[in-house]
Amino acid sequence: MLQEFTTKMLSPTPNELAVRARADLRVGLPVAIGGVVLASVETVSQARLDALRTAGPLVLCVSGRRAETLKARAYDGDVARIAVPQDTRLDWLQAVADPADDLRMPMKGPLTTLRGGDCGPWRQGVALAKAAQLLPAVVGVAMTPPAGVTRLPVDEMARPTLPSTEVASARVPFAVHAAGRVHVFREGDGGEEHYAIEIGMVDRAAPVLTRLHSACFTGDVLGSLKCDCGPQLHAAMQAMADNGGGVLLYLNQEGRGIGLANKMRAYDLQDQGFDTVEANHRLGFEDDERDFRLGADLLARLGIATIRLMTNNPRKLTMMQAQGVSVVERVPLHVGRGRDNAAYLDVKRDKSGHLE
Ligand SMILES: Nc1nc2c(ncn2[C@@H]2O[C@H](COP(=O)(O)OP(=O)(O)OP(=O)(O)O)[C@@H](O)[C@H]2O)c(=O)[nH]1
Ligand SMILES: [Zn+2]
Repeated sequence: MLQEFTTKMLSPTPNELAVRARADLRVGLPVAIGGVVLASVETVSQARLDALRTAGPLVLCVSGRRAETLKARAYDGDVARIAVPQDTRLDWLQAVADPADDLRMPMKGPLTTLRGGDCGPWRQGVALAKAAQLLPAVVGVAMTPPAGVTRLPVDEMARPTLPSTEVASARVPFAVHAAGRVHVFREGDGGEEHYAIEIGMVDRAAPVLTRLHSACFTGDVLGSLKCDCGPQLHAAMQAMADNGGGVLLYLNQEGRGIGLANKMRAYDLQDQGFDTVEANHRLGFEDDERDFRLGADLLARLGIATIRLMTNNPRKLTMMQAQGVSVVERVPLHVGRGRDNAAYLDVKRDKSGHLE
């Protein structure tokens, strides 16, 4: 009886297994989902690929977005399973997954996509690769999972959404206002950390001036002129100081949720002539992979229910409201437009519906 209890308590939950599986993919290890053993195309080694091949014919699974660019039929809708020709080497798989050389070497095919059968584990594999901020492409085979391989239950969420817990907070004086406080939150799965920055005096009895800012290493830290993130960050902090108080949520959703490595891949595609939305699609991502439920969760933890939201992004407004946050006003935030980001901002207005 006691032993059963101990075993249960010390074994990973399905959610914890999903976190472990993400880490496995990042180091190039295969994971098992249902009856399929699969690995990330970006990180798997040739030796491991050869080992997988001994179990049967390999299948490559990419997102529907990537399939569109490859002109491969996505019978499974949001993902496409591609039959891997025998003796195919890793670099072929990588060329199918990675659009970097699409223009230089456009012909990958003809690609034979599979239909029928259960695509569930494959779809879950692609979602897991995305959650691990890798290229959304996995390669694998139907087989009995070898011992030691992380086994993920079918249908387990690849991106766990457990509530964030506050880890620490401290007073920090800012250039814009002497009174400041930084709170650090950690996702329930031990994953990303996100920050809530209180500026001035935050009066929770009145609507709180709020900004949901997604991390942009290039804009926020390096002062890149390719986007408007840096100026938006500083203008929002200044507006909060001028207002007497406000809260800035700094969410670690670099590159609209695809991570810095993939954002740099997207930038490289932009230098090949694709816009910010097309670049994400060619990589196999949606144009915006962020989950703004996180922001609503953090606000609830800070005891803030009613806000004036500084944004031009209509999705942020609807997502906050859908999560029960009362947004009484949208405060536009147009700053930092220049020669290098004008086209980017125009695309956000024309394609992503950003408000004037
Ligand atoms: N994938 C990708 N991400 C980008 C690109 N340019 C900027 N980003 C990211 O986009 C995010 C910018 O988010 P926000 O500042 O919240 O901007 P927004 O969604 O336009 O909404 P508002 O600024 O509130 O109007 C950051 O995570 C940046 O790293 C790009 O070309 N591609
Ligand atoms: Zn930016």
